Order: sequence, then C-alpha cells, then structure tokens
Amino acid sequence: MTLLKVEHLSKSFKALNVLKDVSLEVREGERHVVIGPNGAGKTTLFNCITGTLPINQGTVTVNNTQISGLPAYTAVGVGMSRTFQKNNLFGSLTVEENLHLAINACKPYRFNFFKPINKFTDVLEETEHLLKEWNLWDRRDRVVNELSYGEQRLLEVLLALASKPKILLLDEPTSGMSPAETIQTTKLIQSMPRSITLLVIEHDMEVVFSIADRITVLHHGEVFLSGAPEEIKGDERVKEIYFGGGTLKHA
Ligand SMILES: Nc1ncnc2c1ncn2[C@@H]1O[C@H](COP(=O)(O)OP(=O)(O)OP(=O)(O)O)[C@@H](O)[C@H]1O
Repeated sequence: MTLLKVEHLSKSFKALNVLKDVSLEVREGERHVVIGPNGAGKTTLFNCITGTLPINQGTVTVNNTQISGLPAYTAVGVGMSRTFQKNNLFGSLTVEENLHLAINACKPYRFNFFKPINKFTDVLEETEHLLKEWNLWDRRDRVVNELSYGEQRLLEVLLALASKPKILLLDEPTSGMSPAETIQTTKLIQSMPRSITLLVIEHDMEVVFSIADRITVLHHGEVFLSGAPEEIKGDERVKEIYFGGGTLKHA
C-alpha cells in the first residue's frame, strides 16, 4: 500500500525553480532513499512534504489524506516526523530532559504548565523505553552540549521517534559523523521496525545501499530515476550525473 504520495510537486524561490513536477511514492514499511548532487533540491523536497515550506504546485498525501497546503502540524497529525540536517536540540539540557520535552509535546496535556514534566509517569516510562531501546540509557544524564556530534544526531533521531511516527523523514542522518558513528546510525536505521516507513536523504553510498529498498535520484529538481538499488547502481547515467563518471561504492 502506498503511504506517502507526492504528485507533480513544484517549488520555486522567486525565479529559481528548485523542484519541477516531482512525483514520488513511498510504500508502507519501505526504506526509500533520495540521492542526488548538492543543490538537487532534496532538502527542499523534505520541507515541501512536511509543510515547512509552501509549495507552488502539486499535492502531498499520506494514507490518502492530503496535507499539502495545510500547516506543518498537519503532517505530524497524520503520523509524519522528521530530522533536520542541523541538530534542533536543547544544548544545555540533558539527553533525558530533551526526550521528556519531545514526548510531552505529543501529549494532549502538553499545555499543562502547572505540573512538572517529570511527574507525568507515562512521559518518564516512554523516555526510559526509548533510551534503553537505542542504547543511550547510560548517557541520559549527560548535557547535550557535551555529547559528540554523532551522539547528538542520534538523539535527534530519538526525538523524531518520540511522536511514534508512521513515516519518518531523515535528512542526511550520517553527515558529519565519524566512521564508527556512521556504522552505529546505519545499524539503528536498519533495526527500526517496519511499522515505521522511512524516507531518507543520504550522500554516503555505503549507507544508501545498506538501507534502501528503493532509491530516487533527484537531479536539477527533477526525478531522474526511481528504482531498486541494483537498478540505480547499474545505471551509467546515474554514475555520470551523481559521481561524475566515477564508480559506485557499495556495502
Ligand atoms: N529558502 C531558500 N531560498 C532561496 N533558495 C533556496 C532556499 N532553500 C534552498 N534554496 C536553493 O534551492 C536549491 C536546492 O537546495 P536544497 O538544499 O534543497 O538542495 P539539496 O539537494 O538538499 O542539497 P545538499 O545535498 O547540498 O543539501 C539550491 O540552489 C539552494 O540554494
């Protein structure tokens, strides 16, 4: 079943046409990776899908509910969550406190300012569960600013999971990470349950080919090709536009 459908989406910044008639389908449970050279429009596509940016033309639907043209919180309401290329963390708070806030933000009582967050037992339980599940429990008391960059990015993924998304958009989850952190993050992505559908922007081809069920190549704001990893890997035109004629590395 198709979970996310993007149809004929176009986006311009004044005279700059960044996305041109982009159509994309992500099936339930799929790991769909968007690749393309710098400036191809990948992050803009994420911003348009999630409603962070208004679109000029086209539609975005999740589970047959149209979310394009609606405020960004609508995307959250249909089960969409995302991470950004740059971290959006509270640096002076601990790992645990950041998660408390993210989990609390998804609760109906989130505007109850008269009771401290750490008195809501469901928030505490969900925080503990997520931290243990993703091996950050021993770092729960660490102030975020003291974590390595890779640990911060990992925490960002956990915050995105706090809303229990049906579809999670990860924007370059391994960018800026050390090789060890990249391996850890790749394993985390691989171990996510199939009840979470993934749409991922990624540059590291080792990561791309170790997680993708399907790959869409974006080039100059257009879908150049969409297909199974083997199809993309073997396509000479993709190598030419994305790698300047180089060979594809793979896991
Ligand atoms: N808010 C904006 N205003 C004007 N131009 C923008 C804006 N955001 C992005 N652009 C332009 O849109 C084009 C696509 O940018 P985008 O960040 O979507 O590309 P990308 O494929 O994600 O690149 P990268 O891989 O380097 O992150 C670029 O030319 C960029 O300068």
